[in-house]
Amino acid sequence: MNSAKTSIVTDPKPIIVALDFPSAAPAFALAERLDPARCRLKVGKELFTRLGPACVEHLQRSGFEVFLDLKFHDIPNTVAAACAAAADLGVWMLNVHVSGGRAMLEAARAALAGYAQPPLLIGVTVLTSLASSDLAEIGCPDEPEARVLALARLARDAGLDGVVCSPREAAKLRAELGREFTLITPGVRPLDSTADDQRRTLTPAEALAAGADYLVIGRPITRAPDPLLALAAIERSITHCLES
Ligand SMILES: O=C(O)c1cc(=O)[nH]c(=O)n1[C@@H]1O[C@H](COP(=O)(O)O)[C@@H](O)[C@H]1O
Repeated sequence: MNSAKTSIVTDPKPIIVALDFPSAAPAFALAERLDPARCRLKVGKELFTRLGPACVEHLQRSGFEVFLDLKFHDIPNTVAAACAAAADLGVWMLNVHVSGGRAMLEAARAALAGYAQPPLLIGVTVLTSLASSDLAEIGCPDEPEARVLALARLARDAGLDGVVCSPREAAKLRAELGREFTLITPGVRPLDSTADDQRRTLTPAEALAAGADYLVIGRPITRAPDPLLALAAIERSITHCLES
């Protein structure tokens, strides 16, 4: 099982812990127990809306690279300005919805052009909480994989660094879009975890084997009785996927 062929992930820190908490105390308490050498952190809509940019700055001062997950989706001018604001915060990665369209994506790309070390600009394709029936209900007749692929191609053509997709589409995207295009997969569930509201999931090792570069993992770690034990178990489960 641990053959060289499975050494596919080039970043030694593929885990991004989603700090989805309602206040600073539990979020910062968990961050204090985590090691910036072993994982990155994601700040999303809940924590950012509660605490604002100060929470990102706090985590960065503690040595963490931060994925600011605000999924911008608006007219090009507004998204471009929001991306610049995120870059000014010094975040490692930010995301926008690919369904905002080419002009919006290109405006986001252009807004980051002047930065010496711009954040990775990532496009959200089809949320991992959506299944085929949900897509049909919002007027999309495609299966998730076809839709994800179409949106990922648009993201690549507009100059984005990569996309968020579910692990179930990672192999297809990796084959079609090449090694350099960054694939971030939430919807990751260890075998002993519940799916919660996620609909398109795989295990951490399966996601990496399918071609994911980064795994966004929230509740399986943050809601575990011992988050550090849960993280350590996930790390053990993916050791064979990492380049030595
Ligand atoms: O962009 C994201 O991070 C994201 C995109 C997506 O399609 N699905 C998705 O779950 N996410 C985020 O990834 C995290 C997953 O958390 P858990 O389901 O608790 O592991 C959440 O913070 C979501 O906001």
